[in-house]
Amino acid sequence: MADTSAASPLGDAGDPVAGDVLRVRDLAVDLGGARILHDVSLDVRSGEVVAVLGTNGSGKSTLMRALVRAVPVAAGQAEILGHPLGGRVPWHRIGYVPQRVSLAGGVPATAREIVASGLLGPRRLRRPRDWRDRVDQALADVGLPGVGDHAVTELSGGQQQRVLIARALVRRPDLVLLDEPLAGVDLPSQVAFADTLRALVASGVTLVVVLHELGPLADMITRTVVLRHGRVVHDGPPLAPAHGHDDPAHEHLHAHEDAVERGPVSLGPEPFCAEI
Ligand SMILES: Nc1ncnc2c1ncn2[C@@H]1O[C@H](COP(=O)(O)OP(=O)(O)OP(=O)(O)O)[C@@H](O)[C@H]1O
Repeated sequence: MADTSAASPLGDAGDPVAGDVLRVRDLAVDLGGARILHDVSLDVRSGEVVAVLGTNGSGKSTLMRALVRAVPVAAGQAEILGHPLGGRVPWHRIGYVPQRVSLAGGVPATAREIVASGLLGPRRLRRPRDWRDRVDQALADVGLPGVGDHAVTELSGGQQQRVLIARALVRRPDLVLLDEPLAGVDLPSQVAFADTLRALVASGVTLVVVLHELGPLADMITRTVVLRHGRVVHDGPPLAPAHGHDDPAHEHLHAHEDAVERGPVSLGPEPFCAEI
């Protein structure tokens, strides 16, 4: 269990695994001289599966990047696992998979080496004894059994994405932040990946997932947060398909203006298109 003795600017976080895993208050991020996130507040409790939705450029990736300190916070506060963002956060208990990036550049490495690097950290410079079994299991969990010896340059973009997801999962994290994990992944692999996430959630892992389409993850999502122009415009139960959107032929990727224009945050079930 994490040391929660540090004073919390957001109040008593209590047991971080039994309670809030993530607490965000009035978070603002500036990039390129512009405010990208405005007053974002969000609590994620242990065991939740939170989908972060929103149109292109609404700030979803920026929020995730701010939470892992990849971009600076201009205002507001955030806590992960009971600790303010900073060196005391137990980063080894957090798995983060950025939006699709290519692994093709740089030093050639095998998929196994990439995944094994997830077992290392500033305070853990040696791989555990069972590293090879853990790495191979993580690769199997993302639908890539047997590719451990392949150079990542030989893998497709979607397979590279799954190698990065395996790298996050091999840490056996308590909190997993995934930025568009389904992008570029074929449907059978999405289904296999959803099964892996379901098993993780059953074991107590908390998920925050940026998505454009809910896909095979739809039935496991417990809450949706919708961003628009860098602000939270919906934070509540999973979005129900709006009128006509449960038609399998409907594939629009948009928030319904009548729902998002009503106010900054709506807590009730809203008639959003589930495929924002
Ligand atoms: N490094 C940067 N410098 C300046 N502006 C940036 C930077 N990174 C992102 N932005 C801008 O911030 C806004 C939000 O981008 P972000 O990638 O967070 O959106 P998103 O909701 O994840 O979009 P998408 O669904 O397309 O991935 C966009 O207008 C983007 O152009």
